Amino acid sequence: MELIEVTNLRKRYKDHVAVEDVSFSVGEGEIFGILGPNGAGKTTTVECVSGLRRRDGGGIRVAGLDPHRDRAGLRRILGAQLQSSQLHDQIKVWEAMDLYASFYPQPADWRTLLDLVGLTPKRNATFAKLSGGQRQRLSVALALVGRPRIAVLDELTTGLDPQARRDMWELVEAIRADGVTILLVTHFMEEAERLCDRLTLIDGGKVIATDSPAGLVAAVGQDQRVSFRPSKPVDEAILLALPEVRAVERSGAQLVVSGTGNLAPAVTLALAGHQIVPNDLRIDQATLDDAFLALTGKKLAE
Ligand SMILES: Nc1ncnc2c1ncn2[C@@H]1O[C@H](COP(=O)(O)OP(=O)(O)OP(=O)(O)O)[C@@H](O)[C@H]1O
Repeated sequence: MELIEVTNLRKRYKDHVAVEDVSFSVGEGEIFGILGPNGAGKTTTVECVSGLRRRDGGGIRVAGLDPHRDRAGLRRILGAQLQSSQLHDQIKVWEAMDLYASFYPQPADWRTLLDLVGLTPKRNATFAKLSGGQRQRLSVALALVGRPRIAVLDELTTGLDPQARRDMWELVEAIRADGVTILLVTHFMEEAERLCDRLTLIDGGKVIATDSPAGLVAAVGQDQRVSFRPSKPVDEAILLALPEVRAVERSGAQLVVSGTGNLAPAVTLALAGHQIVPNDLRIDQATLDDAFLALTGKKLAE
């Protein structure tokens, strides 16, 4: 059985339909992403899954529980990353951890968690004195203090600088390595590509597609491009004979080969067979952004 099952979820705010029809399922141990532009309905979806909002229609099961009917049971297995603004400015890092640990019968050791998120040196700092990245890391530690089977992380790298973002990605991978299933909301394509085993693309409250990042990109069937400067003249026919190659273009001393499948290995192997070295080799592959554009006609990027 899947750990999280969402079927035909529907949620409206007054007369605005935020989630129109969202279905997906998440297996134990997965990092599952919900990716979409601002206002797509991502947060509303995970708030319904986390029991923080009541759905208007459709079904949700989390480890067999209905998040709305069995909120106490859900709290024992699901930790949602809190919006950091919910903490008081003067609370110290260790006090927040200690307070949240007191909500659970068998909490994790919060000292170990602070170590995991790299906040031990800041344990006596007040919330007001933490940087944006430190606040985000504290919110992740607070979500984990109840030893959840599932962690819901919503836009956890928004507003972070590139280094802090990469640190956060490593933290998410460490949490999963610990056996926690992760439901991750993001609008960063790079984050989804790096972290998610599978993800669902949402736009306008509806699921556009669900697959692995590579599967979503491949389904769109975009060409890859391999460019290089050959060490000696190349007979284009050698490359055009490869099933992966669709076209070969020359641009000065550079050759640009486009096609699909395992294009780069096929091209380099064929060149090697003729003792040709592809200098300054560059591979441009389609991204999730391209997939989103092809599926919706819109750009996903910030
Ligand atoms: N409490 C609310 N009351 C009324 N409308 C809301 C409320 N919360 C969200 N909405 C609206 O519902 C739609 C979906 O919002 P939601 O926050 O779920 O999207 P999102 O994909 O998470 O976007 P973002 O990345 O901007 O948070 C948006 O149009 C938003 O303005």
